[in-house]
Amino acid sequence: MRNGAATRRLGIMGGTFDPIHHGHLVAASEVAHHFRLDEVVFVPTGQPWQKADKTVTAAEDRYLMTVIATASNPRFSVSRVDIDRPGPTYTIDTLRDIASIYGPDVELYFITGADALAQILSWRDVDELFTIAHFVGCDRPGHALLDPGLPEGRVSLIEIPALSISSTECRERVAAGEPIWYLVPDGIVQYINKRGLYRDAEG
Ligand SMILES: Nc1ncnc2c1ncn2[C@@H]1O[C@H](COP(=O)(O)OP(=O)(O)OP(=O)(O)O)[C@@H](O)[C@H]1O
Ligand SMILES: O=C(O)c1ccc[n+]([C@@H]2O[C@H](COP(=O)([O-])O)[C@@H](O)[C@H]2O)c1
Repeated sequence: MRNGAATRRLGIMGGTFDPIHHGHLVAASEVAHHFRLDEVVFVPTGQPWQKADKTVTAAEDRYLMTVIATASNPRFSVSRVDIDRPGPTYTIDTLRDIASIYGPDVELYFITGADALAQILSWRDVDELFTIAHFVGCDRPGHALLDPGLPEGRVSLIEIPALSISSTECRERVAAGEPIWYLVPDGIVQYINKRGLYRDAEG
């Protein structure tokens, strides 16, 4: 608390969002409710270095899909910090950029699924990450929700209504001519059709 200003609680939902789906949206909504967050900022990755062996859709398409999917929720917003920063995307840079944009009177909560949390010790500057944000791991079908040895008090594991949806499955379904209605928001189905995305997806 500074000068009487109330501390705001800000969630950060980082992801490649290729495409964004209801698993992402439910995770953000559940964490927002659980921690009484004032806002959740969705941050599409620029160049996700741990997916360097995969083809990733153009950042502007992933950004626009994230805007479309979150537009109806007044507490959700989207940031371009990762897609506008050149080079590989590291969460340490995401957190520093968001902290400098939102100023000192915010507490940061970085939201991940169980699979991402399990990998976190391999992320750049992992020790510093925990000094900037609290980390929240959400369970996800097919991935055990385990604490891989993270600093006490800086990570919370929460159970959310399980949605067995992945971006990989959405891409594969589009490539196979199968529907993705209700796995993703309606506007995302329409955007994918309009732009002809994922028709030759490799998965
Ligand atoms: N169904 C889900 N339930 C809970 N968390 C999820 C779910 N899907 C993705 N997440 C989490 O959302 C974040 C962003 O995920 P990402 O954009 O890589 O989606 P993905 O579905 O895992 O994609 P892909 O299948 O291409 O790897 C990660 O922290 C991931 O663990
Ligand atoms: O900082 C890192 O080294 C790092 C390594 C892998 C993933 N991340 C972040 O984790 C979030 C989910 O990533 P992904 O690849 O599962 O979409 C996203 O915000 C990434 O930038 C971060």
